[in-house]
Amino acid sequence: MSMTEQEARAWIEGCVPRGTMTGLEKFVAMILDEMPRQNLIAASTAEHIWSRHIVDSAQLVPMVGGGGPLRWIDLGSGAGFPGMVVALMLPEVRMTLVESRRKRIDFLRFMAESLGIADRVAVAGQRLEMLDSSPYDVISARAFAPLDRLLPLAHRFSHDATLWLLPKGRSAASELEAVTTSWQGDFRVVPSKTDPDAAIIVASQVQPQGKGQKGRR
Ligand SMILES: C[S@@+](CC[C@H](N)C(=O)[O-])C[C@H]1O[C@@H](n2cnc3c(N)ncnc32)[C@H](O)[C@@H]1O
Repeated sequence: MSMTEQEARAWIEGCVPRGTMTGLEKFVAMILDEMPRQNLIAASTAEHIWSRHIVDSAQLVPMVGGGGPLRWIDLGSGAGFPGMVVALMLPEVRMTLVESRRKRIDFLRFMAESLGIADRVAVAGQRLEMLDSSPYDVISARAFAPLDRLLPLAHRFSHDATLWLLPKGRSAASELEAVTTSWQGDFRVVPSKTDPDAAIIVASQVQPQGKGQKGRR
């Protein structure tokens, strides 16, 4: 069974300090307030925003392990899922949110300022294809592109130890199957906490088939 809103909030409250919860509440309020002006999340999911979007994003956080600073890039961030949620939860992360739609870019920048995290959240307001290559420790993408399109587009942002976190709904296994002849790496399908039918593709050492290890940058 899917998580209820109450369960979702309780799950988050159990894993973040009060100040972070306040930031997440403010983030939720800003998105709901913006909804009449732009369609940031499917209207049908607005009343389930904590389970469908906040926890669905936050569940990526324990997958990165604790420790030092991380360079993280979130592809096709939309309203900030999962990138802004992760940035609120992990102060050691330097987050780049890639988003191509003008209104969403402006809104992401406004939210980062309002939430007091603009010093470590950069909004790359352009198509991913136009962004200069740079290595990131974590690459996330939720509802952005199927794996066979995503990997060729995003591989130039990885290094040999990059962790890929790709929430995939119900299509995880079939998307993975579709890339087995063209890509190699350590790919795992992890069940989602928020939806029993959904899963997250967690990958590392991702390379085109037949290529050796890339150097660490
Ligand atoms: C379906 S939405 C998902 C948004 C968010 N990740 C989420 O899960 O709610 C996909 C987003 O990717 C953006 N997008 C699509 N193609 C893009 C590209 N080539 N470069 C940057 N952003 C892109 C769209 O504008 C849109 O906001």
